[in-house]
Amino acid sequence: MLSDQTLTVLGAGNIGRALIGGLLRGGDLTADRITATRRSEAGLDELRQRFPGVTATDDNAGAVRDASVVLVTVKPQNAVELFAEVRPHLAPGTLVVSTLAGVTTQSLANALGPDLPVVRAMPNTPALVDEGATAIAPGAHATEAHVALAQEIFSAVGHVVEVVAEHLMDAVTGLSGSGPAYVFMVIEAMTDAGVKQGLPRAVARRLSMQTVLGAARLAIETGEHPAVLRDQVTTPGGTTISAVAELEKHGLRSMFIDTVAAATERSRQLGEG
Ligand SMILES: NC(=O)C1=CN([C@@H]2O[C@H](COP(=O)(O)OP(=O)(O)OC[C@H]3O[C@@H](n4cnc5c(N)ncnc54)[C@H](O)[C@@H]3O)[C@@H](O)[C@H]2O)C=CC1
Ligand SMILES: O=C(O)[C@@H]1CCC=N1
Repeated sequence: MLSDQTLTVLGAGNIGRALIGGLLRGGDLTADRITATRRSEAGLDELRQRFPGVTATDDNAGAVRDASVVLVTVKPQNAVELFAEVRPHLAPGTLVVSTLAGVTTQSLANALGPDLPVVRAMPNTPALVDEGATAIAPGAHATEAHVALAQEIFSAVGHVVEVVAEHLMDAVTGLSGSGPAYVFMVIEAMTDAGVKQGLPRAVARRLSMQTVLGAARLAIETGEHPAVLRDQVTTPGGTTISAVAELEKHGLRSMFIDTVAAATERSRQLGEG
């Protein structure tokens, strides 16, 4: 059970902080069982203010020594140095959970210890408001119990799915990992479109954001196919079909297919680098 574990978060930035916040809010883990690392004094001060009772330190080696679960949330470019620093201090059997885009469980095991249980995870930033979408994939030495622990961690900040074929984690990264950025761009674009039609910007933005939220909630809560929900909006000869025709003319579907393909390919490249 997660509540019995001691968790160290290496590089508690956006994703690491979101997870610590969610775990504390949900009562999944008490603050005295969590250690979080950052490099700068300013970063450590921020962690101390935000999460009283959590140990904040720049000593990565010390932080992993007593941890039963180590969550790695640095950027991929900071990982090589960090892995070399902590490798000698990881106790056998420590579960390593990594959110690094592209980095495979095999690479993690090579860098940290070939026998360590490793779980690869791809969350997204709506985890900050407990609406994250996370996929996880187990490495060679991860048992069902390890996968269950990783599921518990990410369930604290949203929905979790398990992807058994690890190569699909690159597609997950391209879809839901990077996906919030696409939706924010849609919100921006819809807002500008409303402004172009004369709406005050604040009104256009609020309406755009609520429309995205409401449409997502309707799709989730009804379980209906999105095409059925779209048809419900689309009156014959009405306004929506004129808009749908424009979206089709501009290739909305193939634009998203190419968009996710580009991000998926970049995730693969990060894994190779
Ligand atoms: N931002 C996003 O939307 C998502 C990011 N990811 C992945 O999660 C990881 C973290 O991303 P973010 O949280 O956005 O990054 P971030 O840059 O906000 O956080 C990483 C933190 O690690 C710290 N750090 C770097 N090297 C360190 C070291 N040696 N010791 C201690 N602290 C160190 C940095 O100062 C920074 O505060 C990345 O690998 C990324 O690929 C995964 C899913 C979504
Ligand atoms: O842009 C990136 O590389 C990270 C991974 C998924 C979202 N942000």
